[in-house]
Amino acid sequence: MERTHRKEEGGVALPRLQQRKTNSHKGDYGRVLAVGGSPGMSGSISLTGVASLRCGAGLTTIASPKSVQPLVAQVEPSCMTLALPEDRHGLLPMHSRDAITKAAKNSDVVAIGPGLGRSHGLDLLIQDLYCDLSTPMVVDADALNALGSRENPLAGPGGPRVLTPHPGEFRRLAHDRELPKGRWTDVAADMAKRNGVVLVLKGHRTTVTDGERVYSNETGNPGMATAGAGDVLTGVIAALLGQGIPAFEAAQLGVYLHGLAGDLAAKAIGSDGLIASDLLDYLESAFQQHRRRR
Ligand SMILES: NC(=O)C1=CN([C@@H]2O[C@H](COP(=O)(O)OP(=O)(O)OC[C@H]3O[C@@H](n4cnc5c(N)ncnc54)[C@H](OP(=O)(O)O)[C@@H]3O)[C@@H](O)[C@H]2O)[C@@H](O)CC1
Ligand SMILES: Nc1ncnc2c1ncn2[C@@H]1O[C@H](COP(=O)(O)OP(=O)(O)O)[C@@H](O)[C@H]1O
Repeated sequence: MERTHRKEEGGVALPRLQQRKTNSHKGDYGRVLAVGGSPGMSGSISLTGVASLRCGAGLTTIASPKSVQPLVAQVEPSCMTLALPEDRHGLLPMHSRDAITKAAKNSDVVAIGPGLGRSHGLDLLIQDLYCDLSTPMVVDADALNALGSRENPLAGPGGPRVLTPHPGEFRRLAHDRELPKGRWTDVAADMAKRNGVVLVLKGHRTTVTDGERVYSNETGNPGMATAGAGDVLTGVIAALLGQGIPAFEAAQLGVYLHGLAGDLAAKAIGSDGLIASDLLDYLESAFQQHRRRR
């Protein structure tokens, strides 16, 4: 397996960020569909949607259960919203599939999972979308838990997939609640290779692997151990995928820029009271700093 690090440490370079072309328009920078949210967790998918715009997505639509949509619509006027059918608990039912599929076909990338909640209907819906949609997808949070309920969680992806588990979600995906930390990277690389997906193992020193390559990220700090920081990462990677960067490179660059935004935020305002929405304010500076390095 090839291990990649930052160029200045002697390893393989991080992907470059292209400059925006003078005569370009929003359609050139990717349409992101962010699917998530449920009663009490509308903020998570809003963080994902806003992060995608802060990382250059041309258009972002946040799709959430219909009772949650008005809340999401108030967060950031630059995001479009889509109200989806919901069950009696306010969660997405299997019959929201057609509306999501239709919206996904008009999108360059789908980010799915933050704040979805858990139900049997959601398990079936997510498994179906994971296998059937050809649109590239970033799979996070409760969408990972839904896949974890399958016998073979990551089998049969319908298109490019980046999965972003934290350690709790990773253990559920691996069907091994006792999996020791020392084995996480090898198990993730094996899962990624067997299923043709990219896995992002989040935490201090996030690891990205497609089974052939392993990237260990060195940006980020404990100020990012705060609710919603991972929801922001989902939007960052989605935006990069939507701009045509291949899955492994989008995940690698996404975790690097997300951690760098966290480092810039911690430097400016401190790390004790850092909150996830602060990261949104430093993503642009992270992009600029990365561009200046080249
Ligand atoms: N504003 C909003 O709307 C927000 C909404 N959110 C939404 O909440 C939903 C539930 O997501 P969740 O991650 O809170 O719960 P869950 O999947 O049960 O994981 C907890 C388990 O994993 C473990 N664990 C986690 N990290 C670990 C680590 N680094 N290292 C080691 N262990 C670690 C942890 O371990 P423990 O803390 O017990 O040691 C526990 O066992 C989801 O939809 C999400 O999007 C949130 O994003 C917050 C903001
Ligand atoms: N101590 C740390 N050092 C570096 N990065 C961290 C640290 N703690 C958390 N992070 C980053 O913050 C994010 C947390 O994501 P996650 O656990 O999914 O939170 P949430 O579900 O609340 O959004 C991940 O990208 C992780 O890498």
